Amino acid sequence: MNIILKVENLKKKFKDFTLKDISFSLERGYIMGFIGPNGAGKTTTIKLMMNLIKKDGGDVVFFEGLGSVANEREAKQRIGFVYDENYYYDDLTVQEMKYIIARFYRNWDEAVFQKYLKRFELPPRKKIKDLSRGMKMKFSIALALSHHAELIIMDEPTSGLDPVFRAEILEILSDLMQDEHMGVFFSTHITKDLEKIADYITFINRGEIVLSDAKDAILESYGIVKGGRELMDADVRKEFIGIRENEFGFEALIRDVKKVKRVLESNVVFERPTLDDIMLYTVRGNNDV
Ligand SMILES: Nc1ncnc2c1ncn2[C@@H]1O[C@H](COP(=O)(O)OP(=O)(O)OP(=O)(O)O)[C@@H](O)[C@H]1O
Repeated sequence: MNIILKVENLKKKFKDFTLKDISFSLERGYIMGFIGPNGAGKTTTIKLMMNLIKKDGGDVVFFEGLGSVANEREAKQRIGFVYDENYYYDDLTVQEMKYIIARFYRNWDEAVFQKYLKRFELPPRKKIKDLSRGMKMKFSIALALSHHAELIIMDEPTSGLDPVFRAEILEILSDLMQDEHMGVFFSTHITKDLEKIADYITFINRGEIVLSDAKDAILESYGIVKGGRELMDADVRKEFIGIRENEFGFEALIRDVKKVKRVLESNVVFERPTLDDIMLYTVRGNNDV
């Protein structure tokens, strides 16, 4: 296995929030989506990975050996980072800002950058402050993709973008994966985007990893079960991760479809969940979804 990103027992404590022993890893050649509700700890995890805030414990290892702190400069040469809080100078033009950033990268590829500039219809002489939110995001993505990075890390690249922009960004990510050498890690709460392109899903809730696995394995093992209230007893209930009840029956999320099928036999209906279902039922637990 060729691990491009390994996060081990990462910890961070804020006054009202704790990130608890976050662990996951990503192999080359795959896209991992990082999902979770607002405030779950996605941005904090990404900031810790990029060494933008100080961790309280744990480790982040890039490219099987380059830690984020020990070899930060070298690791960052090989990472394309797209981040919501832009660090650009508002009064500079796209071209001027690019010039400053390009100098930082030894593998800067101007031809690739120009290709994205055209594709995104970014006017090189426009000032950063006059770019729309979507255009700024495209500019960030163009920069991240123009220095032959092996790992692309993005925090919410599609949030706040219209469906056309979003589709285009997803298409670019899929195209990048033609190169089996690359890995992509990106956070989002738009789970639909992931259903299309992600190979792996890591789900964080309240500072803890709920699951990190291949998307297909997750969608196969989880299930939605629907049935009458009379079937609900303590044994059945303990199999439910989240449940919605009304006067006629219940709907619940289960983690192990095969097991629940044995317990409930043929009295219930099973459906395949979406990633949204998994997130919603898990976050709400046994309160009504
Ligand atoms: N510098 C800080 N000091 C104190 N608390 C912080 C700090 N940064 C983040 N937090 C808290 O940590 C928690 C997780 O925030 P984070 O931004 O990582 O969530 P998120 O999953 O990225 O959410 P969203 O999807 O809304 O962007 C929140 O409760 C936030 O208030």
